This record gives sequence, C-alpha cells and structure tokens, in this order.
Amino acid sequence: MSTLPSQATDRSQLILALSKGRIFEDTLPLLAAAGITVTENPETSRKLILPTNDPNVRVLIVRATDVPTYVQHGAADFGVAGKDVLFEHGGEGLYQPIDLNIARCRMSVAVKAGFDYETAVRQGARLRVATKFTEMARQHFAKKGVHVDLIKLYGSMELAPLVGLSDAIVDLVSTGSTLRANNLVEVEEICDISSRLVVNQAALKLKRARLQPILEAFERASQSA
Ligand SMILES: Nc1ncnc2c1ncn2[C@@H]1O[C@H](COP(=O)(O)OP(=O)(O)OP(=O)(O)O)[C@@H](O)[C@H]1O
Ligand SMILES: O=P(O)(O)OC[C@H]1O[C@H](OP(=O)(O)OP(=O)(O)O)[C@H](O)[C@@H]1O
Repeated sequence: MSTLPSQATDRSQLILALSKGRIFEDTLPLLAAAGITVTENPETSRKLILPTNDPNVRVLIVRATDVPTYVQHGAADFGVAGKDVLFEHGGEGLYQPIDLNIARCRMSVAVKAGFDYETAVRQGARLRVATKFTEMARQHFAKKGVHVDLIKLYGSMELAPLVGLSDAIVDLVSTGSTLRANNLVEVEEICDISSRLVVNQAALKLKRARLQPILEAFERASQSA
C-alpha cells in the first residue's frame, strides 16, 4: 500500500522565514528573547529548513528578496525583511506589525566622483540610473520630477557608473566604504532602512495564540536594543 509523502513542514508548526547573513544574525537575539534557539548554523549546514529548541518552531532559509513571497503565500507564517525588500514586493498579504530596528542602513543615490548630479538635475537631463530597487527609484525620481531610464541590476550596482552603464545608482549605504572603494559619492539620501517583522494575514488569525507571545518578545527586545 502506498503512503502519502510526508510534508517538509508541518502546518501545525510555526514557520519563520529568514535570509542568511546579517538578518539571520540580527534576528537571533530577538528569537532568544522569545526563548527560541536555532540549533543548526545556516552558514555550515546545507539544510534549508532548520530546527529550533522548540519542536513547534522551524526556520526556513531563503533569499532576502524571497522572504515576503514565502510569507504572503503562507509557506512561512512570519519572516524578517528589509524595508527596501518590502517596498519592492508591495506588501500584499502581509501584516507588518513591528520595525525590528535591525540591519539599519539607508537608500541613497550615488554617482561617480566628479559627476555634477545637482547641475544635471537642474538642467533637466535624462539620467540613466542602475538599481536593484526599481520601484523605490521610480517613485523617488517621479516625486522630484526627474526623468530617468532605470536599468535593473541584481547586484554590484557600484560598477555601473564606473563602466558607463549608468550616470547614477540607487543602492543601500551603511558605512559608505563600498562607495569610497569604488570612487563613488553619495549625493542624495532617499530614506532610512531597517528590517521589519512580517506576518501572514491568515496565520495571524489562525495561529494568533502561538504567534502573539513571540511578537511581543520581538517587540520588547527590539525596543531595548
Ligand atoms: N550594508 C548594510 N548594512 C546594514 N543593512 C544592510 C546592508 N546592506 C543591506 N542591508 C539590509 O539587509 C537586508 C538583507 O541584505 P543581504 O545582503 O543579506 O541580502 P541581499 O544579498 O541584498 O539579498 P538577495 O540575496 O535577495 O539578493 C537588505 O534587504 C537591507 O534591508
Ligand atoms: O556602506 P557599506 O557599509 O559599504 O554597505 C553598503 C553595501 O552593503 C550592501 O552590500 P552587502 O554587504 O550586503 O553585499 P551584497 O549586496 O553583495 O550582499 C549594499 O548592497 C552595499 O554594497
């Protein structure tokens, strides 16, 4: 007799979507405040579903830009994603109760040193702007009344002005060392960025009793950080 394949995730569990790297690292203290410890390290494990000390909580390791998609469709109950990523996604189907104040940086416009951005804007030049964050860039330049041709890239944006692919980039800046290392200068700050907790709207209703204490612990820990 054939049996149905067991599901990778048990829907009675709470499933948290996180990306490897800074968001995973910065979320660990928040999880600890809720009494949850991830018992495998995503940097050394090849597993994409990680166990925790709580048999009812598991962690999915996904690309940062995919976190909202997993949560929107209910494949994860909740997740942590940057404001940048949420802005590009649109936030459909997501409840965003808490700014966790982690992975803080800013979204900025940068150009090659020597490029006169102010004059180009004042003269109404049409700018070529390379970015991964096309929606944020589109809205920013539309608000300023600047005409732009957006060039979608998926990484290494800093290269684009250096090789003549674009006049400017829209990218995340924290210390500014990546811009400096590539002879670029920040000419305009668009907005501050930090990461938010996002919750699937159906899970919020159906799993509220189990989610609520975790959300409260995250909120307390992120306020005291
Ligand atoms: N230098 C930085 N300092 C602080 N926070 C940052 C920095 N760069 C990015 N972030 C924030 O951390 C989030 C995750 O960044 P991370 O570099 O881990 O993913 P990514 O490589 O940009 O995403 P993907 O893998 O989907 O391309 C970003 O969405 C942003 O909100
Ligand atoms: O101002 P800084 O402190 O230099 O930080 C800015 C850099 O940080 C991010 O890259 P990240 O380190 O995440 O590398 P990645 O985009 O290749 O993941 C971002 O895309 C910038 O390149």
